[in-house]
Parts: sequence; structure tokens; C-alpha cells
Amino acid sequence: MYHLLKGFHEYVTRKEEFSVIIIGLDGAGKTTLLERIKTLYNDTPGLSPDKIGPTVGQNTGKIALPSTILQFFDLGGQRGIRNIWPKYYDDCHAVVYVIDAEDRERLGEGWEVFDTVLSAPQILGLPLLLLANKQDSSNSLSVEEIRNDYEDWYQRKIESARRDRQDDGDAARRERIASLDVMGVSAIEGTGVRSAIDWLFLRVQNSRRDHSS
Ligand SMILES: Nc1nc2c(ncn2[C@@H]2O[C@H](COP(=O)(O)OP(=O)(O)OP(=O)(O)O)[C@@H](O)[C@H]2O)c(=O)[nH]1
Ligand SMILES: [Mg+2]
Repeated sequence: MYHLLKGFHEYVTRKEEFSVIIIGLDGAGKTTLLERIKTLYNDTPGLSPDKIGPTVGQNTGKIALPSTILQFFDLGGQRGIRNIWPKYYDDCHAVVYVIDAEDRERLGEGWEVFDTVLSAPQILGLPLLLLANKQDSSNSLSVEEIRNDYEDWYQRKIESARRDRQDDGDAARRERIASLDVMGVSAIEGTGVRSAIDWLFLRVQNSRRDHSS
């Protein structure tokens, strides 16, 4: 009887675990975001922004939600270490791409890298959220402006690919871009972060990847 009850208790309190990777250019605010998520959801607060330096490798963090654990992997965004991102693609259940909405000069570079991420077959069917960070700054582009900037960039890319008679991106990729979710956040102030987590929570539940392991 005890075992039966214990088994039942374990069954009803069981939490499914999902892995989420946080990627984007260096300086986009990925680690600041992860530490903000920890502060908002855990008893032990995350690091304060002034204690955070550039990430060489990865930072991790876990949060518990109803019947669900989200395990985050915040990966360093400097050019020389971006090639480690694909090593995480096979085992993740969702992807968060952070863009610095304040740094207009690097938006193009941010889209180039984002485009490479979109073309990775391992994450093609996974929930993908684009976060326009630093919304606390008056210099930042809004969510709408970020989306338009990306669409303009993509349009220009397609046109130049056509001129050079190169592959202009497959239909699956175009469809994904059309249905892309973009949300605004401030990792420093925490605004928008709970909405982003709610989005992830809902979307990983419906993720097509087998997560029974
Ligand atoms: N104004 C503002 N600044 C932010 C925000 N989030 C991060 N920053 C600043 O942006 C800079 C880079 O933040 P990080 O979190 O270290 O960036 P990262 O994406 O982890 O960078 P790498 O680890 O090099 O890939 C720091 O000076 C942060 O304080 C934000 O929401 N608003
Ligand atoms: Mg970092």
C-alpha cells in the first residue's frame, strides 16, 4: 500500500523537464536575462547586472513551474565561441534568441547570425522566441520596429540571392519567419520577462520533440 501511495504521489508531483537555450550576439543581454529569470522565479536571487561579465562557455539556471521544470542554457555570444551553439541544438526543446534593440549598428550582424540559427535543421520544428531586449532604454527599437527591421533585412537578402542566382531560403524557413513571435523585454528591469516565460511554458508543452527521457 505504501509503495502504491508513494508511486501515486510521485506520479502526480512529477515534473517534466525541458531545456531552453538562450543565444544571440555578445552583449545582447542573455546572462542578464537568465539572472533576472532566476530572481523572479527562485528563492535564491540571480546575480545583479553589475556582477555579470562576458560569458565564455555557458551559464545554467533552472526554474520550477506547475508540473514543469525549465532548464536554461545561456551560451556565450562572442564570434569565436558561437560555434558551440549547435552542440546544444539536438537536446533542447525551445530556443530564445536575444537581440539588443538598442544597438542599431549591430542589428545586421544580429540578423545574419539569426539566419544561420533558423537554417539549422535540428531546431526547425522547435518553439523559437525572438526577444527585443533593453526596452528600458529610450534609444531602443520597439518590438514592431525590430520585426520590420528583420523583415527588411530578410527581403534584401532574398533579392540579392536572386540576383546571384543562389538559393533564396526554403519555404519552411519563410513560413517560420512569417509566424515568428517577437516580444519586448528589459532584462535589467524585468519587464516582459514573465510574459516570455509564460510563452515558453505553453509552447514547450506542445513541442513535437519527444521529451519523455
Ligand atoms: N539598458 C539595458 N542594458 C542591458 C539590459 N540587459 C543587459 N544589459 C547590458 O548589456 C550588457 C551585456 O549584458 P550581458 O548579459 O553580459 O550580455 P550577454 O548577451 O550575456 O553577452 P555575452 O555573454 O558576451 O554573450 C551589460 O552591460 C548589461 O548590463 C537591459 O535590459 N537594458
Ligand atoms: Mg553572457
